[in-house]
Amino acid sequence: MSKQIRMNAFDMTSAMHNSHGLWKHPLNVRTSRYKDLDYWTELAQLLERGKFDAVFLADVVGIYDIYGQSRDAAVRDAVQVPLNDPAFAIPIMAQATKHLSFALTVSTTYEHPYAHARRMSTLDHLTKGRLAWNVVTSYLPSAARNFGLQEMMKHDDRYEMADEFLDVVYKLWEASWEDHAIVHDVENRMFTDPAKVHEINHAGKYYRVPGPHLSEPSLQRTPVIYQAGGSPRGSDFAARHAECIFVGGPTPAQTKQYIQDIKNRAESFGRNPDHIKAFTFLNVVVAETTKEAEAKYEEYASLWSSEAAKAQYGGSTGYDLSQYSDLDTSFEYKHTEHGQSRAASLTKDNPKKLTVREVLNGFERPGRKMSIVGNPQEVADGIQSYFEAAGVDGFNLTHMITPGSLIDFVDLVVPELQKRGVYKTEYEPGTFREKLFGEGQRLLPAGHPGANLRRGISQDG
Ligand SMILES: Cc1cc2nc3c(=O)[nH]c(=O)nc-3n(C[C@H](O)[C@H](O)[C@H](O)COP(=O)(O)O)c2cc1C
Repeated sequence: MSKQIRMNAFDMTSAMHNSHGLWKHPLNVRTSRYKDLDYWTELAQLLERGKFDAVFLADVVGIYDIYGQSRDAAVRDAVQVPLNDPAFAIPIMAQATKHLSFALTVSTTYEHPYAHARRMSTLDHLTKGRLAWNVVTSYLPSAARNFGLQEMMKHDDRYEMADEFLDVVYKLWEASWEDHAIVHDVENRMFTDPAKVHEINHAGKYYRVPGPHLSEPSLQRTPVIYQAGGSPRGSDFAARHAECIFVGGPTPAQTKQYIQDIKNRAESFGRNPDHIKAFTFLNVVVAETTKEAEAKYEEYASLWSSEAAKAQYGGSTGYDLSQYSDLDTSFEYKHTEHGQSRAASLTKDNPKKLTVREVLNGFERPGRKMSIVGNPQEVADGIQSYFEAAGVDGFNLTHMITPGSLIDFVDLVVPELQKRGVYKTEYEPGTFREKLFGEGQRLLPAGHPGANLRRGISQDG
């Protein structure tokens, strides 16, 4: 059987995610319905019908206020605000589906590991092991201010803190409760055997957590770890912890190189590189004919907001594009404490040196680089050729409008990929980790830092 293309739907529990300005489209019903339970259950059922692996819920905990040193552009165009807490949509989507998995984004900088571990165990219980955690360290200074910090922690320090955060939660998930700690022994009047529940006694630079963990172990214990670090420090973090990485290079060849780099780093940390799946960004505008798809793309482009796109770019990279007026100078890399890899891909990692004019022009329309516009066969060709050239395991599919873009994908592209034998027609059984890595892989694999902390646990539980 050919290698199967994996698919996440990239979304957010917000009025708008990344299709800047498209709140104006009359069929973009998410703008009002993202607050409704029905919106999320219908979306989950649609994705399960299209055999998506997971819905990936992004999250930020601040407002994008770098562009023009103001929050106005972001607020005016609903750039990831208004935004609800993503965790609450998960149990209701789980109830409406059987196999779809759920990746929840949570920041290590602004949550506490003790509370976070319980929240994730709860969700892994309620979804019967269909949970992943997208670990982020957060790039918005406005988040730092609202969590009481004078200024945002430095980029690399956030990752250092995140390493310790993961250490704490691994101990809570993997080393606190042994298998069979709950005995439910009425005769001996013992629900849980206290000898099988352990303190973790974590005392580090950032956290002191004696334990034990409050929840009993869930099916996966540690949820599947997603991560998207791309800077040297972020790549080290991803290589140490991630089971699914998100990489995006300016070309498929560059993406392939990024993946190899993270896999090499993982190997140097004692991990098996095959325990990492790589995903990249994908946007699709599809219709029955090329002409209709192009017309649809033009309609979306006419509603695009370049100000909103620049606002999102400003927050995630720290580059205020309103300050760049000398259009014929080259657009240079500069160090910031925000996310670093996206800035690098338009500067030092780009195969060609770009001028300020070229960069600014790129914000004027929805990008075509990772967007495939065409009929179902053309889109499937584009997906397959990127899949092969970049050596990715799958894609993070974004949308122009929801649920419309996803309905189009499920109805038109999925059957074409299935016909070509490169997309599943049935789900694998088991937890999310088993669906990704195979039968029996319910828990973190040997060599993973979380597995190395394990106590009193066996794969068959
Ligand atoms: C597919 C993808 C999804 C991401 N989702 C989020 C998110 O939901 N919240 C967030 O704060 N950062 C998110 N990020 C940003 C990353 O966590 C990271 O900060 C960024 O890729 C820059 O890498 P660096 O931190 O190594 O510089 C995402 C990045 C990618 C590529």
